[in-house]
Amino acid sequence: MTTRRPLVAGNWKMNGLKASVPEFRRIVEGYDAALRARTDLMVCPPATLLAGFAAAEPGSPVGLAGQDCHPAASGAHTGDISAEMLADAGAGAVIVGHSERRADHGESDELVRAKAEAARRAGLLAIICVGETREVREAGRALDVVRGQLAGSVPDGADGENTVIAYEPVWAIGTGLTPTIDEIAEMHGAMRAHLKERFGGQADRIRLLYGGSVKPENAGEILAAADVDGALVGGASLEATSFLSIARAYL
Ligand SMILES: O=C(CO)COP(=O)(O)O
Repeated sequence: MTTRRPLVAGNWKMNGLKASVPEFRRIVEGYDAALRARTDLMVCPPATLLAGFAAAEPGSPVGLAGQDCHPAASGAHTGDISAEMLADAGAGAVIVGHSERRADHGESDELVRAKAEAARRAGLLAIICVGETREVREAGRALDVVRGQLAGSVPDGADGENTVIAYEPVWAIGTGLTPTIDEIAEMHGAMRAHLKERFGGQADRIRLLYGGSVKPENAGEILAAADVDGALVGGASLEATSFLSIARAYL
């Protein structure tokens, strides 16, 4: 049986200023030997803070990630940031296809796939997000829609080294609502089965994170669910205390 090392990643979204460096330091300090033995930990701050966080804690075992990247390495794309630039700033990973980007910027599966390919080109781990809306879940189409997003967004050649998938039901993000543990396990099982059809045994090495209202109070139950290999945490990752206490569910 394949053992997948868990990953707890904090997506800070559009939050954080230079004054957040001490909070990042508290996360690094709290990532003690016991936690390091059990789980990877990663912070995804706004791009403006990546280099500052990297400089504040050189060689830190807490990974850094961007929240988006452009498919191209450089060029005339005002306001965009490439995967190569994120890597240069100290990131080892990048989130692509978050539902807020799919909604706010009309990102398609095809574009998300191109971004995931750009991440690989730059040597970054791609954290590819998928997840259904409330309407889709109520219509009983969540599994089909997420399978479709995976088919469209995950590039050929995805493996456990270059790809993490985050299942984030849109209706659970920032709402305090979560699917039941059975629903999470059902979705993660379906995602694993879908990836196996396409990538064979390699699918057993791809980590599947759950995201959407993960808090210290529900982390233990969610992270113990079948085929859940970690969490992508939003609001609760902004404070070291709550973020670390979610990761401590692995102790
Ligand atoms: O979107 C999320 C992480 O990417 C989840 O956000 P919340 O944890 O705030 O619900």
